[in-house]
Amino acid sequence: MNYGGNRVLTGVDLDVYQGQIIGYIGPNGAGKSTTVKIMLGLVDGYRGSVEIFDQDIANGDQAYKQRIGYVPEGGDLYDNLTACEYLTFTGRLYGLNEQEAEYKASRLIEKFGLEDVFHTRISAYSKGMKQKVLIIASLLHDPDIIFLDEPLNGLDANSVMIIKEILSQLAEEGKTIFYSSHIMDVVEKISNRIILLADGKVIADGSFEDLRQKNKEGTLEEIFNQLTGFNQHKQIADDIVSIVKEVEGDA
Ligand SMILES: Nc1ncnc2c1ncn2[C@@H]1O[C@H](COP(=O)(O)OP(=O)(O)OP(=O)(O)O)[C@@H](O)[C@H]1O
Repeated sequence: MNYGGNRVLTGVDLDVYQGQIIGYIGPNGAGKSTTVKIMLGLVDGYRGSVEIFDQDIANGDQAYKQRIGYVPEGGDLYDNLTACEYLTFTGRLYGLNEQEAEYKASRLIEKFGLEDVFHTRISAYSKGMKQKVLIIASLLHDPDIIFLDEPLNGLDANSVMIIKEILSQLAEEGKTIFYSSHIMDVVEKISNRIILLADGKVIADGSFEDLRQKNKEGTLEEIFNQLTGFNQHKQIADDIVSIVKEVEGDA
């Protein structure tokens, strides 16, 4: 994939199977969101091929998109709509009829404790409330593949437990989950396969146990640091603190 001549994905060759929860991790700028956007058909101009549900997504048939759910990172919602309007609208885009979408949305909203604001404009929601709406929007049409980009942003600890449980139940039912996040302990716990992308290439791919055996390190965070060759956090932090403390007249 090239952005204005800048190659960002150079070595991504993956087979993903139904029922997997894939933790997709990598340093900032590694190309995670770009991979997801290619699979969602949101960017083109890439080289290579992507098959979803056994079909090349470049074949012009957009039907596969109705079987996909997506929680974009920091996703923008139409703030002037109420949750009811927004969810009914997105449900319809995904092929539900209006009554079905509204009824299902109202029940899911209630489960997330937002029933009192179902008819309130989203602009009045807190960050976590907006995130719940995005998650509901991604699930409303019972998709077979779900892409989640930092889905726990802004959620409280109780909601995090619910989402983790939902993801594991959906995977058990055969849904495929592509989970991109920088929160290593969550990725470590929920994923049955972890893919580490660095500089546009896959540099590790396996279960957490596989990665641990190969790298002889304890936590996923430590494995991540090791595989990406990073060991300067202390030095960088020291430098930053000393710059922050500089004030005019010190020099
Ligand atoms: N629309 C764009 N135009 C130009 N370059 C882009 C664009 N989107 C992404 N890039 C570049 O592509 C590279 C990969 O970006 P991408 O957003 O896929 O990374 P990421 O792994 O998701 O990063 P992060 O963890 O910070 O979200 C970066 O170098 C970025 O600057």
